[in-house]
Amino acid sequence: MSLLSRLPFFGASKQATQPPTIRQDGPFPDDADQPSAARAHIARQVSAKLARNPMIERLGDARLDLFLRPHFATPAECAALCAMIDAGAQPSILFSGTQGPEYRTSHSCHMDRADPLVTTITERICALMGIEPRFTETLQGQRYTAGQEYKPHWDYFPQNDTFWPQMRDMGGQRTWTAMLYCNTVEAGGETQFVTTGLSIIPSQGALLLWNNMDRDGAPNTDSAHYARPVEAGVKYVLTLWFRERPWL
Ligand SMILES: O=C(O)CCC(=O)C(=O)O
Ligand SMILES: [Fe+2]
Repeated sequence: MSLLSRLPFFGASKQATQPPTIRQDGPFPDDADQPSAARAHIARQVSAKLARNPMIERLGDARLDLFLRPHFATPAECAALCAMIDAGAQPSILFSGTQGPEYRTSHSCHMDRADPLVTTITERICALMGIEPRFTETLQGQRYTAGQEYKPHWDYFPQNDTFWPQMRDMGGQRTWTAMLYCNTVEAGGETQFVTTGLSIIPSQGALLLWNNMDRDGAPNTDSAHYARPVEAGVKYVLTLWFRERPWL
């Protein structure tokens, strides 16, 4: 039996409340922009688990659950991941297609979920957070060269976007984001959080984790963030988005 299958759902401790029942068969609530008991539960469980981990630094405050785990992946793993991103890189498109091409000027790569290293990294992130791998989208790679950036945005789905009904039925709202810095950037490329002013300098192997929902399970506007333009060198990151229900 794998370690993950022995972990209780969301790594719940004895004191934790039972998770709300998660329906897998729909119809699913049209609650992208509403508070949600299920999403609030995920917020509490994951934050508590990360806060207990002595290897993890809490960067956020009451406005935003934000954590950093330095040296999460080895230099050899990071080098292999950068090579995979190079091999599969395509110009980035935005999910909603509602912003112009200058909004996200990096290259993206859908990582191969069947690749052993991609599986290892995905499962390691899930174990750290206490969420089962079936709740994750497939890891996505990004590569930014000098001058490339990703302007301020939220990772969650807006209720009024045309693609929300489809996303609602394919795992629902995005909850947490986990982002692995696969290299140390020569200059620039920081991840900046707009309202808290926090700025994270890319450092090889570090994993940044934040909750896109607030403590009530509604979208957290304080999770707005952007990738500053790379000034020198190249920046490689891997992003893993978690859904409120298993991702289909
Ligand atoms: O590259 C970064 O620092 C941020 C990337 C990001 O926000 C995203 O891919 O959603
Ligand atoms: Fe983002």
